[in-house]
Amino acid sequence: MSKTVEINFDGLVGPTHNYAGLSWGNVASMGNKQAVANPREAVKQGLEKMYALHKLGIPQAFLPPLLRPHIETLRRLGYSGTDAQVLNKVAKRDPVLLACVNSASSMWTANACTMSPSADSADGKVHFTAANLANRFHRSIEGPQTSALLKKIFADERYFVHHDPLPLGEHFGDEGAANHTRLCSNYGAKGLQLFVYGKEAFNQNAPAPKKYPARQTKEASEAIARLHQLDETRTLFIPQNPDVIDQGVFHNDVIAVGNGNVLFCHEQAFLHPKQTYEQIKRAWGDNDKLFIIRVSGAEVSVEDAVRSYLFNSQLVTLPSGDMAIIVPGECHQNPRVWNYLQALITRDTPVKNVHVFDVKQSMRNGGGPACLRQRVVLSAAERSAIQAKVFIDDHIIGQLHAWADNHYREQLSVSDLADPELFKESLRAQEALGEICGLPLV
Ligand SMILES: N=C(N)NCCC[C@H](NC(=O)CCC(=O)O)C(=O)O
Repeated sequence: MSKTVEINFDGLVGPTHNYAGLSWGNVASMGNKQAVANPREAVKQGLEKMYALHKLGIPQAFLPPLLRPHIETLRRLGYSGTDAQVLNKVAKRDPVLLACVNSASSMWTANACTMSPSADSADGKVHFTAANLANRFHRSIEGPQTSALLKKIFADERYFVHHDPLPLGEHFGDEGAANHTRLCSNYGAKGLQLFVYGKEAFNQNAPAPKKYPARQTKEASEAIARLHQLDETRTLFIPQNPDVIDQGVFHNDVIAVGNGNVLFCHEQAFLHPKQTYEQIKRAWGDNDKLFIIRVSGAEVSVEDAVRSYLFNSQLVTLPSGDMAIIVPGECHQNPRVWNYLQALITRDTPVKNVHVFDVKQSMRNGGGPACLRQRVVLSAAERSAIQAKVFIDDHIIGQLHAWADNHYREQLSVSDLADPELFKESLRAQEALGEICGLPLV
């Protein structure tokens, strides 16, 4: 039988990448408001990470960015005239709205959707639900476009099922795979799906953060599990610790990550830690050894975790069977986190290697290595049903670097978003990318 693999679909950073401080509760986004961005460096940092993972023998692909600015949203909000007139009017009247429709936030493809492999769904198909990202306006406009993009890439109806984003509004706030982890003994085996939520929208008495928003609701996670036809005995809904949301853990992937038979998390990640570990162990069963690597506050504080993004790392299985942890440069710069990582790889767990990547352009907006990728688990037949040229290899990586050199600016500040040339540049970049990947993107 041919092998089922996990493919990382990283988001390509779009040409309008900027720092507008749009994400309340995301400390990096709030702290870097108005900083000058370098979109070309941003996209290339992502490409370097993708290529390095490909070279490590890990299947790697990319998702094109969504076209920004999103003029259609502005028209829906009553701005009219030519595209240039629309942009000019909104720049004068509402610069925050202008920043929202220009955000390159689709780069964080962990938030693009929740996907379930065919091994886990009752109908034996691969399911996708694009996230509605209801909590932040600039992100809430992504859902329909993301859904359309996923349908183009995962087009073969014999294998792939697409569900519309959940209804908008805070009750069904859904942030996709950033609050979802799948544990499994191998990628082709039936998995254990963990959905972590920040609040129960219809139960005012349930614990919830006090300062910052809980972006994922229990109701949304339950809806996804129903839509994806998941086995109830292999699906857990886990409350996040609301206190850590108030310390900047706006998604669970800022404090926990899982892969294969490893769950790596901070001891304060969950509201009921002991109960949660027990539930996971029970549902996992005893076929194979499960590793729950808990990091104590004495080893790494929540503050250090949020600043370094230790848990927003990627845990990947190498061809040798060992795992590697892919961390951002900020982990290397933090002595406590770095000491922890050095000790971790000597311990009796599958995690044996650490690799550091500079993804600072994205990190300044609160997006680490794990935010930048959507994991898609596919059998060989499902993988070969994808026609689009979105898989990283030596040829396409060169094309993508040249494309970035041709179409991306090296400096972009929030005040530049009013420049009508930026829209034209973005359009040209999108058309050229469409040619590279053999997909109509405009
Ligand atoms: N943790 C995961 N999976 N994703 C990170 C998303 C970061 C993103 N930042 C932003 O949208 C900042 C945009 C700005 O401020 O310009 C967000 O908060 O939704």
